[in-house]
Amino acid sequence: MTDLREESSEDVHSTTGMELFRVSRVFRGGQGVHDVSLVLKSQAIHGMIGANGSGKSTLLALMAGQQFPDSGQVLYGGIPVHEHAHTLSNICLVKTHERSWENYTLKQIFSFAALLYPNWDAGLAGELMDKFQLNAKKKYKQLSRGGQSMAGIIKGMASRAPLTLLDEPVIGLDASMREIFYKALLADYSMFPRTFVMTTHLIDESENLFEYMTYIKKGNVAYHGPVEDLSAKASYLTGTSSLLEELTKDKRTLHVERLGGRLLLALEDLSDPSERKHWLDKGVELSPISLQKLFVYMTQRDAANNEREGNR
Ligand SMILES: Nc1ncnc2c1ncn2[C@@H]1O[C@H](COP(=O)(O)OP(=O)(O)OP(=O)(O)O)[C@@H](O)[C@H]1O
Repeated sequence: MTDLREESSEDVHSTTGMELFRVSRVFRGGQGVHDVSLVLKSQAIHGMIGANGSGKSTLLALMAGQQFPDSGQVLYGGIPVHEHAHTLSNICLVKTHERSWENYTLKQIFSFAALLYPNWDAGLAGELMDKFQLNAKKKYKQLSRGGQSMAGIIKGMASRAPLTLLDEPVIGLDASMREIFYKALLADYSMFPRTFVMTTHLIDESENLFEYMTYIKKGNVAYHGPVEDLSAKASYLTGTSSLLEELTKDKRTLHVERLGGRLLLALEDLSDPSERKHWLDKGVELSPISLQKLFVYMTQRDAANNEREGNR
């Protein structure tokens, strides 16, 4: 049997990274992941967002080879993730809750992890244990919700896996502990560049970590690309109500707010400079929308569309 520690994890990492081709995993009731094709840029931090139940955790479990697709292919380094132990030792999935860890102490959990991940850094694990003030003798099930998240983060970070998938890693963490995690992630990533995919509902505070964003909508990829491109997709327009109502009567708005005699609208697809100039020339003010707000508006619009479809 091959000793994974003797093989360089770079072999897999230096070829193509994570690729999904027409992947579906459908549960009873029809929910799940539907016909997803996605290529993740290697050596980048990816954010993954989407409403509750949109399919993010399922997608991460498929990428980690912990769920089998009903159809399609999940490849890492050009190899199906299920078929090669080497690919699996290069992919570290951190779940929101690790049921199999319940009866083990943190010391035991991290000793297992050290055997599984060839790049395991015990020094980093110890450093993070200190920063999070965790006691290695405690069993996972004895930890608070935040403590369990910290244990997951330590596994994900210290694994130094070329592809690390973090499923809502900050659940239960207070603001100062989240800050410690974000800083540790950026510091370690700058020294050991690798690929991270992190799902989160706290978009505002983690937006600066991400280079790429994937927006999952009802089991499909509704957007995948650079964060800047997503931010540039929409803008706020502010002006007098009469002017904006007249100018935008044929436009689909994402959001409308009345501020006395003025109107604030969120409009999509304003990345074209000539269109932006057009609005500015008309005396309309343009300002950026935060990703968190954009996500809220898109989710509300999708929910309204679903309701309309349901009523037909
Ligand atoms: N084992 C399962 N059996 C049946 N349905 C499932 C199973 N796992 C997930 N689902 C359903 O598939 C859909 C996607 O679930 P998933 O956990 O991937 O969503 P999510 O985007 O991670 O949600 P959240 O943000 O709430 O964690 C949901 O409707 C969920 O109920």
